[in-house]
This record gives sequence, structure tokens and C-alpha cells, in this order.
Amino acid sequence: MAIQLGDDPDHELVIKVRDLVVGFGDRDVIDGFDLDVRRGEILGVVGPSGAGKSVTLRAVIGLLPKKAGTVEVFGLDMDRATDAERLAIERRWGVLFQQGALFSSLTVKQNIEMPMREHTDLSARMMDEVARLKIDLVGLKPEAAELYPAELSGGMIKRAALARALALDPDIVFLDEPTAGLDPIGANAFDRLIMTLKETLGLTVYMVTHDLDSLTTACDRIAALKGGKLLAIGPMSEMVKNDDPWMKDYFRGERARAAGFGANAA
Ligand SMILES: Nc1ncnc2c1ncn2[C@@H]1O[C@H](COP(=O)(O)OP(=O)(O)OP(=O)(O)O)[C@@H](O)[C@H]1O
Repeated sequence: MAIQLGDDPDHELVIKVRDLVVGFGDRDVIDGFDLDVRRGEILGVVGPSGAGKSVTLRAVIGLLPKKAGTVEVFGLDMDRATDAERLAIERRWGVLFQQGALFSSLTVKQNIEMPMREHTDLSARMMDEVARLKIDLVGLKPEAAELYPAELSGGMIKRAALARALALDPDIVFLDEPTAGLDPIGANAFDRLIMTLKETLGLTVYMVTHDLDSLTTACDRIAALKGGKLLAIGPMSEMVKNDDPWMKDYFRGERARAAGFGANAA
């Protein structure tokens, strides 16, 4: 499938969002939002609580209806795509929702096999083999395959949910606050895992996060959302120079200084 090139010819765009409007009833949460996601980058999406980060993610992957605007994925306008094209695109992305959202009545292995059952006609033995590989890929022990979500730690749940998101060998993964609820060591390990997967699998990562450490260590670029629009996008070095009050507070405030960065940019 043709890849649409954006303004910057050095970077292939895998996602191109233009003039996106998403709302509930009369209230528009996202109001004229543009975004480019480049192939192979880890893009961190930040913004005040309630800014619409999760709503944007859900609209991009088609789980929430748009009031207006376009979303192109791999150069294909999702509104103009046939059912078969849409399905083919959906197979090329994996999603890790907040809290992991594993099926509690299924084991880790069965959770990972779920997308394979929906989208492929792999044999049971092949699905088991792929699930085993994904479990290994995300750093879980083989024994975790037979455990139920209630038997897992918070970090294991995130890894199992990531394994499920990777089940169909996607090109893009969408992560909604993947390190929320993890202790700093667990969060750091998860960031490193994402970076390794990006390097080894060439994944493009769209990550909603509040985690300043993740933004600093893992993200190539950061998109800041505020008031339903894209406030700024760029590497951390540009974010810390932005003079919007929320950006100043977030990237140069007390929390940022406590995390050991931003102080020099004030
Ligand atoms: N299904 C829904 N119906 C009505 N309003 C909704 C719905 N989903 C989200 N909203 C509203 O949309 C706004 C944006 O929500 P969203 O979850 O995207 O925020 P967020 O930026 O991800 O916030 P947080 O950082 O706190 O997770 C909020 O005001 C929320 O109440």
C-alpha cells in the first residue's frame, strides 16, 4: 500500500490526522486537531487531565465516531476505505488500553490468542506457538501463559496486554498510559521494553502518558494537547522551551525538577 509523504520528505507518515472534531452531544472535546505520526517513532501524547488524549486515540483507531476531519493510516483515508481495507489496516495495529483490559476469564495465553482467532485462521498449535513467542518477547516467564489476570502483578498485566497488542505483528502500537500504576522501576523497565521493540521490530508507537520519565527516556517526539487542539509537537528539547502556562508547569515545574530535568530550561 502506498505510503503518504508529509511535509517533511525524510519521514514517512503512518498516521495523518487533519481537522479532527470529536464530541459528545453539544460538547466538542477535540476541536480541529492535526497530527502526523512518523514511521518508526515513539510519539508521546500529553496534556492536562480531560484534554481528550484518550478520546483522540479512540477516534484515530475508529472506536469513537468523528464529527469532522480525516484520519489517514498508511496513506489510506479510513472513511473512504472499504471494509476489507479497514480490516487490513486494523490488523496492522495493536492497542494496549488503560489498565490492560485483559479478559479476566481467559488465561494470558488465551488473551494473546484472541486477536489471532478474530483475524487469522491459524491452527491451535500455531496460535500456541505464536503466543509463546510473544510471552517471551515481552519478558514474561513461560509459566505466565496459564495464569489468569487476577494472578498477575500490575507490571505483568501490562506486559501480557502488550503481548496481546503484538499478537498480529503490528506496525503500530497504541498505548494508553502504559506505565500508570507501575512503580518507577517497573515503569522504567516497561519503557526500555518499548524502546527495544521499536529498535528490533521497527514499531511505530503512539503513547498517551503522564509519565515524565517515559517522555524523556522513550519518546522521540512529544505532542501536547490542550483545549481540543494540538498545542505543540517536537522533541523534549523544544517542549521545555514552550511558554504556554500548562507546558511551563508540566515540563519545568516542581515535578519536572524533582524528576531531574527541565531546571536548566527555565
Ligand atoms: N463516552 C463519553 N461520553 C461523554 N464524555 C466523554 C466520554 N469519553 C470522554 N468524555 C469526556 O471527554 C473529555 C476528554 O476525556 P479523555 O478521557 O480523552 O481525557 P484525557 O486527556 O485522556 O484525560 P486523563 O489524562 O485524565 O486520562 C473528558 O471531559 C471526558 O469527560
